Amino acid sequence: MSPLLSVRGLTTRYGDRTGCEDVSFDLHSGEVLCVVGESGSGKSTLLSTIALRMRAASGALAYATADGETLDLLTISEPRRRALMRTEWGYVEQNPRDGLRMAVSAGANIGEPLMAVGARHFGRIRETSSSWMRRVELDAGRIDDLPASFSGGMQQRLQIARNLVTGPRLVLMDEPTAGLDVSVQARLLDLLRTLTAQLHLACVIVTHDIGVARLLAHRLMVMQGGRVVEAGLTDQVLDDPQHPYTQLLVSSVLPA
Ligand SMILES: Nc1ncnc2c1ncn2[C@@H]1O[C@H](COP(=O)(O)OP(=O)(O)OP(=O)(O)O)[C@@H](O)[C@H]1O
Repeated sequence: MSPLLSVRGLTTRYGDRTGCEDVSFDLHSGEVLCVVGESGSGKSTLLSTIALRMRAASGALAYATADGETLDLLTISEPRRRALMRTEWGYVEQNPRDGLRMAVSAGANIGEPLMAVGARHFGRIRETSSSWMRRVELDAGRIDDLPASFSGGMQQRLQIARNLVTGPRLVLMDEPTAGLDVSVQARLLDLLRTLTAQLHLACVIVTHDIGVARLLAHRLMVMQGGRVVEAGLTDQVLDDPQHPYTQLLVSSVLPA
C-alpha cells in the first residue's frame, strides 16, 4: 500500500539556525504518528513545514489525494494548498482560540467548514453541527453560545469538531492536550483515540508528553536537536528504547 504522506530529507532553517534536519518518514491511511521530544527539538517546525506554513530549505514532501493523484507539496500553488486544507487536511492548534473563530457561535464554528466545501442547506448544516457537538461530548443545547463561554477543554473539543466535520483524511495536531487539567486531558485523549480509530484518520501529533504518545500513537518518532534519533512502533520504542535520549525521556516519566 502506498503511503498517504511521504516525507524525505525534510530540512527547515531559521536563517542559519536549524529547525528540523533531514527528517524522513511515511504515514499510511489510518495511522497515528506521534512526534515526541523536548522543547526546541524541532517538533513544531516539522509540523509547520508539513502543513506548508513554513518553507522547507530542502527535501521532498508528497501526498496521495483521495482522487489517487500524488501531489508534490513543496511546489503546489497557493489555491491548491488552500483547497487541500479545506477538504482533505485538518490542523488542530495547541490553543483552541487559534483554531476557532471566537466571534461566531459554536454551531457556526462547525458549520463554516461545511459551507466552505459547498453545503448550503441551513437546516442540514445546523443538524450536522449539533450531531458533531454530541459526538465530541458537548451539549448540543449550547449550539448558539460563543466559544469564549466554553471551558478550555470544551473549546478544544469544538476545535476538533470543526476540523473533523468535513471528513479529512489527514489531521495534524500540535500538542492538542497541553495546558489542560489532567482529568480534562484524560477525557480528551480518550475522545481522540476513539475518533481517530472510528474515522480511520491518519494523524501526525506533536507532543512533549510520552503518556499522550503511549495512548494515541501507533508509531513514534523521537526528535532531538532537530533530528530524528529513534522511530518505530510505540510499544517497541517505549518498552525497549535504543537511543540514550529516548531512554532518558522514557525513564523520566515511567517507573523503572
Ligand atoms: N521563530 C524562530 N526563530 C529562530 N529560531 C527558531 C524559531 N522557532 C524555533 N526556532 C529554533 O528551532 C529549533 C526547533 O524549535 P521548535 O519550536 O520546532 O521545537 P519544538 O520541539 O517544537 O519546541 P516547543 O515544544 O518548545 O515548541 C530550536 O532550536 C528553536 O530555537
